[in-house]
Parts: sequence; structure tokens; C-alpha cells
Amino acid sequence: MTPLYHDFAGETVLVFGGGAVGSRKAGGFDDAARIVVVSPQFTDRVVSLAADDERVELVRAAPDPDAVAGWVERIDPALAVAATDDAAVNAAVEAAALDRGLLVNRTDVSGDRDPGSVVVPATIEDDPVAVALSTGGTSPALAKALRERIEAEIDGAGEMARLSGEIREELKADGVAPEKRREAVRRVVRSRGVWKGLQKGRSYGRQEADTVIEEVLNR
Ligand SMILES: C[C@@]1(CC(=O)O)C2=NC(=C\c3[nH]c(c(CCC(=O)O)c3CC(=O)O)Cc3[nH]c(c(CC(=O)O)c3CCC(=O)O)/C=C3\N/C(=C\2)[C@@H](CCC(=O)O)[C@]3(C)CC(=O)O)/[C@H]1CCC(=O)O
Ligand SMILES: NC(=O)c1ccc[n+]([C@@H]2O[C@H](COP(=O)([O-])OP(=O)(O)OC[C@H]3O[C@@H](n4cnc5c(N)ncnc54)[C@H](O)[C@@H]3O)[C@@H](O)[C@H]2O)c1
Repeated sequence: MTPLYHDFAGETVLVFGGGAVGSRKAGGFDDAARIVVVSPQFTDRVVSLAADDERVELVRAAPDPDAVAGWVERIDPALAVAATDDAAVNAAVEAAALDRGLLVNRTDVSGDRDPGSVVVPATIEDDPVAVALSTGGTSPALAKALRERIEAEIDGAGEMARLSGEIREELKADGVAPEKRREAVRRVVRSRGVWKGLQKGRSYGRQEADTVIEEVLNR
């Protein structure tokens, strides 16, 4: 499998099943224009998600396997998520989506998949930095445990991305030779002092970074 980032802006995601798994998946599409959850029952979590987020619609229904394709056709999503506790319904969701050339996330199986059948990774976001983590479907519990470790490890990465991106542009604009510029940026992103400074505040991080840059430029 090849990991890719997909932009669902302007698209619909259709989730079958409003239990624990369907509710978690429904809350994970920050970029989608519309998220429709079809289920006879819903968790409190997804009910409050729909109350707070107008993009999320709950439709109370329990389509049988033969009816699933009609729902997929009417709602015409970019991605269908099969998250019911009924394997025949989940299989029908997969078949209907693949028949129409749509992406599908089947939550009740692991291992080999048809092309178009995607896996949702564990994710860590500190905008604009994002980490997606998969165990190739082998051990979702490990994906979650590693996500928790990495979350602590990359705390502050978003601020570091903004600062080092800005420094990169400044050094380019100042006409610093490419080798020196790369060396300076590489040192900034690896400097414990800069990471620590950023935790106190942006200006402290910037000060630490300026010291690192001076060292490189004056060598
Ligand atoms: C990462 C995460 C993203 C998300 O879903 O948001 C995710 N599962 C998460 C948690 C989790 N899932 C399960 C447990 C209980 C412990 C356990 O059984 O291991 C826990 C842990 C917990 O809940 O503590 C059970 C489980 N999961 C799948 C099956 C079916 C099967 O294995 O056959 C069963 C057995 C069901 C049963 O027993 O009936 C299948 C899939 N789950 C995936 C993703 C895909 C593979 C990702 C990868 O490559 O690692 C894949 C293949 C399909 C998909 O869903 O895309 C999310 C962590 C989010 C986070 O917190 O960061
Ligand atoms: N991928 C994952 O991370 C993960 C984790 C745990 C379990 N699972 C799998 O996902 C499935 C769902 O797990 P869960 O914990 O959310 O179960 P759950 O029982 O809490 O939820 C299942 C939901 O599906 C709904 N449903 C039943 N028939 C339906 C139909 N015909 N159409 C639409 N909705 C229907 C139910 O009303 C319920 O809300 C399980 O079968 C399990 O195999 C996956």
C-alpha cells in the first residue's frame, strides 16, 4: 500500500453505521463538505457532532445489502465508509462503491484489499505538520499506541514548521548561498534550544534560531 493524503474539499463522505467506529470515522474528515451517516441507531458522540457541525447529517435507516447501492447512487460520495456490525451490509457497501469507481474504507477487515479500498491511518496533526501511521492493517491497537508516543514527540512541530519555513524564505531573499542556507535550516530544525525556545513563545524560538544561523553564516 502507498500512503497518500487526499483532499475531500467540496466532496461528500457517506458512512454506514453510527456505532463507536462509524462515529469516530465521521469525526475524522475535517476537510469534507458533507458527511452523511446512515444508521438505525447513533452514539451520543455522533449526535453531538451533528449538533455542532452543520456538515454532518444523520439519516435514520437500516438499508439491507440490496438497498445499499441505491443509497450510494443517491448520495454520490467521494468515499463510502462501511462501519456497520453486519458483514453482509459492509460487503455491499464495498461492492457498490467499487462498482462506481469510488473510494471505500471497510472497517471490519484487515489484510489484502482491492484497489480503491483504503485504510484510515492513525493521525497526528499540528498544522501544517501531519503524521499518518499505519501497521498495514495488522495491529490497529499498535497504530494507536505509536500515535500517542509520536504526539508527545512532535509537540510544537507546527510552530517549528512555520519558523523554519520563514527562515528559509528570508535566507533565500538575502541571497545566502544554497549550501549555507540548507545547513542553517537543517541546524535550526534539529536544535534543542530552538524547540525549547518555541515552547516558551515564538520570539524565544526566533532568538535561539538567530544564534544558530549566525554560527553557520559566520563560519
Ligand atoms: C488507526 C485507526 C484509525 C481510525 O479508525 O480512526 C484504525 N483503527 C483504530 C483503532 C482500533 N481498531 C480496533 C481496535 C481494537 C484493538 C484491535 O482489535 O486491534 C483499535 C484500538 C482501540 O480502539 O483502542 C479494531 C479493529 N480495527 C480493524 C479491525 C478489522 C480487522 O482487523 O479485521 C478491527 C477488529 C474488530 C473486531 O475485533 O471485530 C481494522 C482497521 N482499523 C484501522 C484503523 C485500519 C488499519 C490501520 C492500520 O494499518 O494500523 C483498518 C484495517 C481499517 C480501517 O478502519 O481503516 C484507529 C486508531 C485511532 C487512534 O486512536 O489514533
Ligand atoms: N476499524 C476499526 O477501527 C474497528 C474497531 C472496532 C471494530 N471494528 C469493526 O467495525 C464494526 C463496527 O464496530 P462498532 O464498534 O462501531 O459496532 P457497533 O455495534 O457499536 O455499531 C454498529 C452500528 O451499525 C449500525 N447498523 C446495523 N445495521 C445497519 C445497516 N443495515 N445500515 C446502517 N447501519 C447499520 C448499528 O445500528 C450500529 O449503530 C464491527 O463489526 C467491527 O468488525 C472496526
